[in-house]
Parts: sequence; C-alpha cells; structure tokens
Amino acid sequence: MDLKRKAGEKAAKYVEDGMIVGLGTGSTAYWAILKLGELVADGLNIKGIPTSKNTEELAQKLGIPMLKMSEVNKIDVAIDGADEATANFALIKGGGGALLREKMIASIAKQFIVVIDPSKYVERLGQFPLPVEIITFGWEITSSQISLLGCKPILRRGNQAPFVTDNGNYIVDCYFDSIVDRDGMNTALNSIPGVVENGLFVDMADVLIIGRENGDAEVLSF
Ligand SMILES: O=C(CO)[C@H](O)[C@H](O)COP(=O)(O)O
Repeated sequence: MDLKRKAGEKAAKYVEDGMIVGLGTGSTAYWAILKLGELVADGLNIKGIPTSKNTEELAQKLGIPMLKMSEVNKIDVAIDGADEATANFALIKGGGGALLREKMIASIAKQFIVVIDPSKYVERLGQFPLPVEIITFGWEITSSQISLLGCKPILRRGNQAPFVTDNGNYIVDCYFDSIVDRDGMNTALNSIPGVVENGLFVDMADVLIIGRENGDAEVLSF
C-alpha cells in the first residue's frame, strides 16, 4: 500500500463520533479525509474544518459536514501532512501553500496528528525550503528583510505568475543551510512587518504517524 495512504488511514482511527476535526491539505492528509468520508457515509457523526479551499472541495464531495473557523472555539483533533518532521516533532509545513490556515487550526486542536511518509522524517529541519506567507504589498522589501535571517528567499510561482494563497498572499520559499534555533527563527520571521506566518511548526504536533514499508504505520507520541 502507498505509504502516505497507510499513514493517512491510520490517523483516521483517532477520530471519534461527535468530534470536530481539522482537515489537512496535501497528498497524505488526502487519505485520512477519504477514509473519514467513508466513515461518515457509514454513519460517523463529525464536523470538519478544512485547512484550504482544495480540502473544502474534497470534503464537500465526500459529504463530510463542515463548519467555518468562525463557528468553533475548539477542535478535537487535526490531521495534516508535513514537508519535514524531526524526532522531537518540529515540522516544516506549507509545501502546498496552506500553512496559515493549517497553523491556525493546529493551534486550537486538542490533538494534532501529523501524517508523513518516511522521506519526510529528517534529522534536522531545513533541507526543504521554509515557506513563508507574506502580503503582496511591498513583497520585495519583506523578502529582502527575510534574507537577512540567513536564507535565500524565492518567490513561489504558479502558472507563470506568483502563486497566490487562499488568503490572497504570496509565499517565499526560504533556502537555509539548516535551521538550528527553530523557536528563535519562528519568532524572528513573524516579527518582520509583511510576514503573515511561516511554516515552522514547533511544539505543536502530538502524534507523528509514519507510513512504513513493512507492517503497520509507525505511531510516535510526544
Ligand atoms: O503543509 C502542507 C500544505 O501546505 C502539506 O501538509 C505538506 O506540503 C505535505 O504535503 P504532502 O502530504 O502532499 O507531501
């Protein structure tokens, strides 16, 4: 079985009747959402909060009832993918461009479950460029201020135009040699005027599920 699928489907087992569930974005979270769709069709009573417009569309197609972020003040469990994850559960997210909503939703989830394939499990963060969401106004200035933190920021592009997030912002993908002080970097990035949010998720994940070739998916709890 596809390793992303193994991880995603395992995460769906954490969802219980009556829960409000943060629905992540990307090709691993996809499998969790698909499984939840099946369970809902079989009578599971949950409400989803999507982390992106893509996920909202998917959940709608699957018949998963949804709430708006403004309608909730807590989320029971959020399930999402990651671009990198370490043994102490530090993450880089945002490869799919949904990092802002993903971080907001994870931050109010009682349990945040991260689903990955083994290629995402790394010793140290920073091989994957860190996505930083910035406002379009004066983005060049914001980007050059970000570069002073020791990275090379590259404006993410889509179809020959800058990629625009669900929130109407740009993303710069920041190439660091490595990110050692994750807390410090998170704070430093978010202190730059024009930065909306960055893809470092530190001390947020509670469970890391890694799809493994042999046997069941591996579950690590913090
Ligand atoms: O952060 C994300 C989207 O913003 C995704 O969770 C991350 O990019 C992993 O995606 P995938 O499971 O497709 O590899």
